[in-house]
Amino acid sequence: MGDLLGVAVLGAGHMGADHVRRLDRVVSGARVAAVADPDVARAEEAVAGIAGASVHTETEAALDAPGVRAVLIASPGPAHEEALLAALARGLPVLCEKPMVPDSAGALRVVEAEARLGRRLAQIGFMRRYDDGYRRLKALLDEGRLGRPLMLHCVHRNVSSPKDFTSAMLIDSSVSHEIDAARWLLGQELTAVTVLRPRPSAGAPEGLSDPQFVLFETDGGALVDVEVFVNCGFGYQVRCEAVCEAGSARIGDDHGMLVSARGAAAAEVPQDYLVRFVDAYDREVQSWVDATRQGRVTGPTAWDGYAASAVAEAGVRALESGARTAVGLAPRPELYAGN
Ligand SMILES: NC(=O)c1ccc[n+]([C@@H]2O[C@H](COP(=O)([O-])OP(=O)(O)OC[C@H]3O[C@@H](n4cnc5c(N)ncnc54)[C@H](O)[C@@H]3O)[C@@H](O)[C@H]2O)c1
Ligand SMILES: O[C@H]1[C@H](O)[C@@H](O)[C@H](O)[C@@H](O)[C@H]1O
Repeated sequence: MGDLLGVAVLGAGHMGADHVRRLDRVVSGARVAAVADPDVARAEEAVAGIAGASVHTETEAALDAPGVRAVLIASPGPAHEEALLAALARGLPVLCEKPMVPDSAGALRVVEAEARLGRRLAQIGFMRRYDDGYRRLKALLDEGRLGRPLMLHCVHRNVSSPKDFTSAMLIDSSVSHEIDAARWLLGQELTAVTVLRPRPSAGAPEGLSDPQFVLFETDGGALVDVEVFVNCGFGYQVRCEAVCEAGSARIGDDHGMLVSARGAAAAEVPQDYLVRFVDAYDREVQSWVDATRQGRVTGPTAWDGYAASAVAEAGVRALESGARTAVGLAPRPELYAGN
């Protein structure tokens, strides 16, 4: 057990409990050393049957628990800054679920804290970078066979949103994935954003602006559009089509089984992200564990987390004002050169 990377998991809700299961049963080289959740019953349920995992209600107690050498943050976004700063202060490597910190000022404080340390310790949970379809699309775009990318058309649909989901969260929680994916796929920064809202769906909770149509401009002259619809009712669908000068490529259509019967064919549509992106989460966490054991960070960095928050924040302003809104990024610290 001593050689395994002991991980403290903060937050034992949907994602946290799934990551506890993954660390315990799916990935190699790690073990769950501690779990913290103010709702102690959730933490206890998540660690049931896992030998050597302690349960806590406070972040600091979990970080200081015996055997903890790394941290996986899966608490709600507003709790991430405090947890990240506490982990960095202890020199602990971290995998932090998206959004890194929803407000860009808080996200920048994390970047600055890491820059002061002078070494990267944080990886952000933009797991689409580990999805097979996204990786193939990235490889194709990098290869250049289709020419320069001109547009990305993205679809992001959830069956339903969690209670307390706000109109801003369609952008700073849901579309944060497309923001990171677009920056990564294109190798360009998103410089401006416009948000249009159709009539809200009757299936959306009262007052929620759902769906939304989000349009990003990039510093390389490309456009990225995202239909985000978090109470579509029928399935979890994430697609991305790149339109380039000499061709197009689309991912995200091929999930689930196709059942033919009685003269008709019906395709299964996954109902949530835990199914659609199961392989991506497994690869993400395995890759984080492997890199962490070698003292490296190989995935999306705190700078990527900050950039996503800054773009999303401009998006929320665009949603509220109805106007095209420019994105302002702080100067990039030397630690993230080339990132
Ligand atoms: N990568 C993805 O696809 C994906 C999917 C879902 C959620 N997420 C992210 O994961 C995070 C958690 O989301 P969720 O859906 O699991 O939420 P959730 O509400 O199901 O669970 C959050 C848990 O955190 C606990 N908690 C609250 N404050 C805490 C604190 N200060 N310290 C520790 N625990 C605390 C809550 O009691 C709850 O058990 C969010 O950042 C969310 O955006 C990512
Ligand atoms: O927190 C979740 C998660 O990030 C999912 O991947 C996304 O599809 C949802 O819209 C979001 O609410």
